[in-house]
Amino acid sequence: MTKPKVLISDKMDPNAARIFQERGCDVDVITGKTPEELKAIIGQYDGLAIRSSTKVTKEILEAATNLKVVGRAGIGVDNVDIPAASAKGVVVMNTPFGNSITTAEHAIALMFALARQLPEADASTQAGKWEKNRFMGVEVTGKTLGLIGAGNIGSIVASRALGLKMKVVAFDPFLTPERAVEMGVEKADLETLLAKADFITLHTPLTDQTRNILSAENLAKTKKGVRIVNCARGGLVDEKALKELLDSGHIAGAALDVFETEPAKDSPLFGTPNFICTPHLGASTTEAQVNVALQVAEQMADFLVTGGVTNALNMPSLSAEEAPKLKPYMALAEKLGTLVGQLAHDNLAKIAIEVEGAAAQLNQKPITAAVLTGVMKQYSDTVNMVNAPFLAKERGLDVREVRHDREGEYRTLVRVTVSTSQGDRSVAGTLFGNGQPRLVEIFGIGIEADLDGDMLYIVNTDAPGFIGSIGTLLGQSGINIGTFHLGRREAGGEAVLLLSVDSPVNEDVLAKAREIQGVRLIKALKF
Ligand SMILES: NC(=O)C1=CN([C@@H]2O[C@H](COP(=O)(O)OP(=O)(O)OC[C@H]3O[C@@H](n4cnc5c(N)ncnc54)[C@H](O)[C@@H]3O)[C@@H](O)[C@H]2O)C=CC1
Ligand SMILES: O=C(O)C(=O)COP(=O)(O)O
Repeated sequence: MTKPKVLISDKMDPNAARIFQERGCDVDVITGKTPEELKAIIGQYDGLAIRSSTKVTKEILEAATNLKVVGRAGIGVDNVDIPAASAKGVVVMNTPFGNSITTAEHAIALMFALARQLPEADASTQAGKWEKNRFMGVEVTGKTLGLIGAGNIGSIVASRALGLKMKVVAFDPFLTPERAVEMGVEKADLETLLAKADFITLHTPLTDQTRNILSAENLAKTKKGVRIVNCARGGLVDEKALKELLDSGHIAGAALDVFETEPAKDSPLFGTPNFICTPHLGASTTEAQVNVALQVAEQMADFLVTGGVTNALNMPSLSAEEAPKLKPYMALAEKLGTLVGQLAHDNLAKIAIEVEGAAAQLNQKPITAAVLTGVMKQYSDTVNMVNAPFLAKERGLDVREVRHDREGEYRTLVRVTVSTSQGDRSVAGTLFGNGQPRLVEIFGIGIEADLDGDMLYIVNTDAPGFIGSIGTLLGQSGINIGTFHLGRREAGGEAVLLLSVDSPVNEDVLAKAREIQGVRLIKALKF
């Protein structure tokens, strides 16, 4: 088997390359490429490991013909076009915790730097000025810290601030009152936070809701003398309004680690008194960089080599322990999806995926994604586990998951029911012996069959001689029958015939078969 090939395109701790190699991947480290240069080489790679410099745009993804996974050694993924990656079936993963302490510490460092004007005092002292009377700081003890975003980093900042004897007021719509109590912070709305805070620090991602959260209007509502720290993302604070309010003296100080446009080379804020900045250094400590490099390489190599999925942003997680247990179920689920996708191709509106018995003990999301992969394959030839749920959603398919802990007739069962214009239709399968997927029911009729290769599905009226006629037609057409499976509702009623054939059945043969007396439906299937 050829090894998966990974490109590390941003500066990363060398542990990343080491881990990729140890875990069975070939790796190239090529940093500082322009988008055009990256486009020219990306087609060779199965994995792309990045930090914040590489922009994984739609154009790059279009050129990435072999790409299976993008791994972000860090938290923010606003430099990755996730919808475009999902549509292409590329998994996007990040390392959500590896650099949080480091970034929280940078926010606290910037808060102190503002409180005591450290950069300006340092520059003045080193210029030989000894301006002891120019610099007058403020204490942080007893002051109120307004925390915008109380997730991983925000909560670490809160705990450090409480340790510094500050009061913490937090605005985060997803912060529950219980969690606020646990964190020791006061949950507040944004208006209250703006009115109360002596220091404001931001820790949200950049989204449509958070963009410009500190707008000119909101900055004007802050307490006079407020100091603002942004170590999260550029675009959260209106930089023009910030400059005006620093100049007017309403804001006593601001520290930005991140800018609307990066690299920031000529910001109007540069040179403003009481403004300090760093070049997106929030995550830049040796500890954090080792953490995220190790973690991203482990996650990506796991995915490329064993199929384990950790910290993916566009796919359900699948641990290294779960992956081998789920693998046969996913194979079964994809076959059932492929079956219903072919049988209900034109009028699929709703789909229910039920797991029963042993299957109900497992993570159901990957099973659902595998069923949808089988179904959506009938509509597009670039479908996989990542993009199938998105394609299904795009098509307006209503997907429902049901779990029954009880065991039925089988120890373990996956059932897929589709609602079509002819009513609900369901197929079910189980795992036999050493995990072999097996169909056990089709549209209410018990029938046991492996779903493999070319098959023929026939619904007919149960009558003597019918099977012989089908066998004769296929024989005369040079089509060899591999296996033969029969099921019927009752003697003389609706019967189902499922045949595996050694070569595809063409339209001519299907047309002749339709003329055989008793045939109600005949369809060539492919698995
Ligand atoms: N400067 C740097 O080098 C670094 C920056 N970051 C950035 O820090 C930010 C926070 O990271 P984490 O704490 O790990 O993320 P997180 O996902 O754990 O927390 C984000 C919090 O923001 C909250 N939030 C979402 N929308 C909101 C809204 N409209 N108003 C208020 N709160 C809202 C969420 O509920 C969540 O609690 C991210 O943008 C990340 O990219 C992370 C690492 C390094
Ligand atoms: O992890 C994050 O979100 C960061 O912003 C860190 O960015 P970096 O990897 O240092 O370019």
